[in-house]
Amino acid sequence: MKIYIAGHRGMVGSAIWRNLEKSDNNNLIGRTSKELDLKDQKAVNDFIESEKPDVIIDAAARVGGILANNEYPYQFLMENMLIQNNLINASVNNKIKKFIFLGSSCIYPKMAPQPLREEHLLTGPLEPTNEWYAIAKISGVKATESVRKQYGYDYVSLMPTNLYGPYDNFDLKTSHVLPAMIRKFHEAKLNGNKNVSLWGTGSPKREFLHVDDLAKAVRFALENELPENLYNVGYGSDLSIKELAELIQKITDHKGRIDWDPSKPDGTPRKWMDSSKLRNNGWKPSIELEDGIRATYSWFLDNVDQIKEVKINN
Ligand SMILES: NC(=O)C1=CN([C@@H]2O[C@H](COP(=O)(O)OP(=O)(O)OC[C@H]3O[C@@H](n4cnc5c(N)ncnc54)[C@H](OP(=O)(O)O)[C@@H]3O)[C@@H](O)[C@H]2O)C=CC1
Ligand SMILES: C[C@H]1O[C@H](OP(=O)(O)OP(=O)(O)OC[C@H]2O[C@@H](n3cnc4c(=O)[nH]c(N)nc43)[C@H](O)[C@@H]2O)[C@@H](O)[C@@H](O)C1=O
Repeated sequence: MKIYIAGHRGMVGSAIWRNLEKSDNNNLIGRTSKELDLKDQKAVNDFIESEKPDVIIDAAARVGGILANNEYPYQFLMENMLIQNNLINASVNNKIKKFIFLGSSCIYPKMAPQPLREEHLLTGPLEPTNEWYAIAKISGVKATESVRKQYGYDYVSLMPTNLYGPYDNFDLKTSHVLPAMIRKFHEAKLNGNKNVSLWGTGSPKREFLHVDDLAKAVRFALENELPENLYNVGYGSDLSIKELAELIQKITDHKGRIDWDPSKPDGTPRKWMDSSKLRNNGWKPSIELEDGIRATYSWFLDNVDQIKEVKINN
């Protein structure tokens, strides 16, 4: 099966690639953003027309943590709409019958009941710090739903919770909380256990799934024709940002004070997902949070000189 993984060098795309390359009947193709800018509709259509993959997995996007989302609303809205719309449109134009779209748990309303279920979509206002990214992702979910409804193609949208693992973004301005904490505690330890400054109050709660478990969910959606359009992909339990900080402080063996900077946004108070729809179809995560963070920290130590730092030029 010829599978095009868009964003194959990212944290998620590379995990999907690692997972799928184990099966020798898969012919995987990928292009870097320099080789193929997915914001360019003609270039995307020409590429899909010439390659004619059997399946497209969209793991390409403008991605970042709470501060990046809040500071670059235009890039997070427009780049993500351009990327996903060009890929989905080119797929429909070229009659590609299977497409897996990756959204995010932020598509759900800020104050939706917890745990979040797929039917909570569009039932209330979004979290202001990432409503731009969320609107783009929601339109992607609706795009796959419209293709299923009108053309009967097997297009599916997976909504992962916060993800972590190897090849994450460790830039302290644009990254998510977990990689930022790994880097901050590690560097503070090396600098004589200096105090570590973290954002917000530490009270929000987040759910974290290792990216290899997400890759298993993508393989599951690839190998099965799922009956519906939208599926949550969560770990099952969550913890407070403060608890996460204490866990990562223990794992990195940092000894010192943690300071909280309330001038930075907390974001959504909680976004714990109910993933029973996908679990009932046969997928479940297997990497426990502490084990996953320890593995990620050792990967970080082995690659500390070449870690990815995503900058955003507006
Ligand atoms: N990280 C997380 O916590 C979560 C991520 N997701 C979703 O998973 C997907 C991947 O996220 P993640 O792996 O973390 O992100 P990364 O930033 O690690 O990877 C993003 C990838 O997208 C590619 N890309 C970005 N812009 C373009 C462009 N204009 N043209 C071509 N390629 C482009 C990049 O390619 P290149 O490297 O070649 O520049 C990169 O490989 C996204 O859809 C994201 O919304 C969902 C929930 C949580
Ligand atoms: C995946 C998900 O990711 C984003 O939403 P988010 O989960 O709110 O983002 P985050 O991981 O950056 O923050 C989580 C919490 O952690 C706190 N926090 C403390 N200290 C640091 C810190 O040093 N860095 C960061 N980034 N956060 C910190 C921070 O203040 C917040 O309370 C959006 O992309 C959203 O669209 C989305 O999909």
